[in-house]
Amino acid sequence: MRAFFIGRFQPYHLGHHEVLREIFSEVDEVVIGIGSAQESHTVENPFTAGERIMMVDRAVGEIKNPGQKVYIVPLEDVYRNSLWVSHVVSMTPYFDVIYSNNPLVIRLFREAGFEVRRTRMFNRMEYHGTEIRRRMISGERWEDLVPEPVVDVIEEIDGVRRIREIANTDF
Ligand SMILES: Nc1ncnc2c1ncn2[C@@H]1O[C@H](COP(=O)(O)OP(=O)(O)OP(=O)(O)O)[C@@H](O)[C@H]1O
Ligand SMILES: NC(=O)c1ccc[n+]([C@@H]2O[C@H](COP(=O)(O)O)[C@@H](O)[C@H]2O)c1
Repeated sequence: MRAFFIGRFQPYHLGHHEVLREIFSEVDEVVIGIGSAQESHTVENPFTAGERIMMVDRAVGEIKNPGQKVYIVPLEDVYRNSLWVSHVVSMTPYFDVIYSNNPLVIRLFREAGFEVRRTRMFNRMEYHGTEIRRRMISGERWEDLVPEPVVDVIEEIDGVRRIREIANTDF
């Protein structure tokens, strides 16, 4: 069975990691959508689709068996929600079931006739993209909230300096 899970992953954090660990315990293959792929270099969306692919690709090795398959697909937004599921389907390998906790994603896929399974939230106070980006900007410790390979990617791309410069607080 192949599942679909989408997020913006700005950045990929331990909440996403725990959700995907559960998904990999239930299915053989997962299609991971990198949502809002056109966005980068803003405080809300600092990282490019390519950078987010690197984060997800390196991190999922920790939570899946070698025999399990992951497809990582960047997905740009389309500014017409009624067409979005068709857009996703046209860009991804076939999948049987969606996992999500996002009300709009759940609604759109259910209306299109897909089976949708709700995901649990893990330590939402800290495993939260908005909180992690806030800590990066304010110089607080954020590294414990993401898988280690994600720390490496963010260091490689000098990501903290980028988000601080964008937020205009680095001086
Ligand atoms: N701590 C968490 N535990 C479980 N699921 C999570 C957690 N944080 C986010 N998710 C889920 O992961 C999916 C993708 O979320 P997303 O990439 O927007 O992360 P986020 O932490 O909500 O980021 P942001 O604060 O930037 O919106 C959503 O369905 C969201 O509900
Ligand atoms: N019309 C659209 O383009 C549309 C609709 C629903 C979700 N999405 C995207 O799906 C992703 C959902 O992930 P989040 O839970 O991280 O918000 C986002 O990137 C969001 O922009 C896009």
